[in-house]
Amino acid sequence: MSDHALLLANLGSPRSTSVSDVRSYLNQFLMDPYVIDIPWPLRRLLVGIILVTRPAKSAEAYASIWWPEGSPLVVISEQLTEAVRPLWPHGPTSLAMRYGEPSISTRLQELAQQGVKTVTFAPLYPQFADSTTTTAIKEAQQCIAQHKLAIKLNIVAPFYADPRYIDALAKSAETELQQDFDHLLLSFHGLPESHLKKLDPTGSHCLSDKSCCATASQAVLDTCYRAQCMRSAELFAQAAGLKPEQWSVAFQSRLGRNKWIEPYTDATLEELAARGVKKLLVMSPAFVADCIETLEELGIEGRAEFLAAGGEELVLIPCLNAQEHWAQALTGICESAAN
Ligand SMILES: C=CC1=C(C)c2cc3[nH]c(cc4nc(cc5[nH]c(cc1n2)c(C)c5CCC(=O)O)C(CCC(=O)O)=C4C)c(C)c3C=C
Ligand SMILES: [Fe+2]
Ligand SMILES: [Fe+2]
Repeated sequence: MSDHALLLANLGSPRSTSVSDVRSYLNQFLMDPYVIDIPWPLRRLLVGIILVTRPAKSAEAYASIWWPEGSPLVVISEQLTEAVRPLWPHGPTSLAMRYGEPSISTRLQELAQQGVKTVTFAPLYPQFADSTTTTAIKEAQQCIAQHKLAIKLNIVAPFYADPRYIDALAKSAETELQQDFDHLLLSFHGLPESHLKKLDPTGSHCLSDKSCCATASQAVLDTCYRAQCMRSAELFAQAAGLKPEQWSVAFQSRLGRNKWIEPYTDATLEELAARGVKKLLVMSPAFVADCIETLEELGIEGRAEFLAAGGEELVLIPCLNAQEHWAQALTGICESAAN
């Protein structure tokens, strides 16, 4: 059978680090109603305001981590696709980006032209959020409907607790965890609190108290990004043999003035340094590929904050990226969704 494709989907990056390319990327990203979930006129106004100063600031940040081949997120996602291709025996393996190029629509149309009948679609986000998972799936479904493509879509569900993902994380951190260190911070991408509350099936559980994620029912866990992050973190710590006092979780990358899920990474970095942590390991299990959020926000800004607060060394553990063991684990996860 060669008509069953695997389509990996990641977030996407600007085409270049020019302010105008970053502006059009941010415009497409932030005008997505799953990302800024307010009525169109208000979203247009708010994004217009963000686009006055943010593109120049973000362009500078992108320039500080950009590679000669392009955006790290895109280059690494391409390398991962190359690593997965020989492991997927059912048909072509391809890569799409939710924002920027190559778009989900372009890739699905190419696959249809090649005679593909089934696409296993894998959003590369371990933990579920409307602003990542849902928007990628809706985009794929809308493209199939709009272009009347004769394609059946299998969706790979968020794999936050899948032992293959957890073991891959543990393996990727093995070398650093064998060295001496004072603490490991698991820094996940943040989310506005309102995004959690909106999806809470009970209407009252999420953020009701400090232990809401630990006491989440399966129904809450199914849609709660924060609870899924906490679950991934606990499973990882178990797999890596860490004691509870050796690690903690924080959330990074806030945008705007609304409250985002806590604790915040920047404040946590300062607290850890103040508590006497000298050598800090930092890992980002929400990102399968290194990107501006890991390389710049943690590796440059975060490191500077930690050192300024009295820390001595911050070691950034690379994301799963295109490591062979991760390519095998991911292919297994996709195979399970395909059957
Ligand atoms: C890992 C999951 C992610 C969630 C959840 C998420 C939510 C989310 N993000 C923004 C705003 C921005 N995110 C940006 C970059 C970015 N975000 C993710 C992943 C998640 N985002 C990744 C992998 C990246 C890196 C992209 C790259 O090119 O390297 C940016 C752009 C960079 C910047 O200007 O800071 C913005 C903006 C919101 C508002 C949001 C939830 C509502
Ligand atoms: Fe983001
Ligand atoms: Fe919670």
